Amino acid sequence: MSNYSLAVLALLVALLLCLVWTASGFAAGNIHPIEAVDPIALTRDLAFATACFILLALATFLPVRRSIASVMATGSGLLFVGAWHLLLGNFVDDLPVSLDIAGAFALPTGAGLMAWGLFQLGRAYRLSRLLLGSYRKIEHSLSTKDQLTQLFNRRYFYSNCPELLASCQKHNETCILISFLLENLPDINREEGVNCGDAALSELGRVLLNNTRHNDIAARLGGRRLALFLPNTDMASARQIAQRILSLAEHVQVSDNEGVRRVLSLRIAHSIYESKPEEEFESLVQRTQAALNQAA
Ligand SMILES: Nc1nc2c(ncn2[C@@H]2O[C@H](COP(=O)(O)OP(=O)(O)OP(=O)(O)O)[C@@H](O)[C@H]2O)c(=O)[nH]1
Repeated sequence: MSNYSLAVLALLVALLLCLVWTASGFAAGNIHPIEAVDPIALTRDLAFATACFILLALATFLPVRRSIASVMATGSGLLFVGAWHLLLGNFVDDLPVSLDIAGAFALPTGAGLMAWGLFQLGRAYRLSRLLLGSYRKIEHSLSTKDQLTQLFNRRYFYSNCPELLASCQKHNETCILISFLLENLPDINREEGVNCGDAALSELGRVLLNNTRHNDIAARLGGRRLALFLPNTDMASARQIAQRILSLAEHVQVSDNEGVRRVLSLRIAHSIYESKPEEEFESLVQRTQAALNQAA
């Protein structure tokens, strides 16, 4: 049964119950003459019953998990029945004891169930916020990062670096682009297996990430081409960074297909270029890549 049909059924059951309640009240109790009805108490009880009915309608149609919706629908249904009982008391005296007991039981039980339902709703809301947050993080990571190396991907690199370069140029700062090519990756793949090749790439990525600042952009631009964009950096510091990365990545430890740890020697070609004033980012990339191709 769909949630919508359940909600309609719950409302119908509540209305039917009130009808039976009213009929048995009028049949068994003492009906007041109309002038004995207190208009203030009647208005108050009518307002309370209407509010409970609106609550019931809202609770039954609430687009939440069925278990929560049914607790809230039962709670607000009981509140409505209790409020109806109070309303009936304005017209009829000496209601049957069973109705009085049921009416007195309906209000606190309904309020308790509503409170429990609201508590569950709050928990579900917090959980869904948490899940949504982690989905967004995963989505962001998948769209901006290379999953093997955890470096930024090509798209992120080309969409963010030009802006960073322009902003540095505006403040007369120079930027550096270092390109790396893992020359012997095809040899590693062939001799040690593709898993070792993957591990070599991911180790090189790790070295890059561990040796960059927060606002540097380390990215994987191709199968075995990595790049490091360093905003507001001079050539001397860039050379030191490149040298540190090359020496740390010269020998890396990886696991082969059988899970045995082994040391791989990485042959890495690199090129470093400094941005010129007013130079486009594309031109800086071309100069660096051309030099890298010559070095390889
Ligand atoms: N294990 C592993 N090897 C890779 C991967 N990507 C590329 N390679 C190896 O690197 C070789 C070159 O791959 P390309 O994608 O052409 O590399 P590139 O960065 O564009 O560099 P070029 O050699 O200039 O084309 C491939 O033939 C593979 O042997 C990878 O994700 N894992």
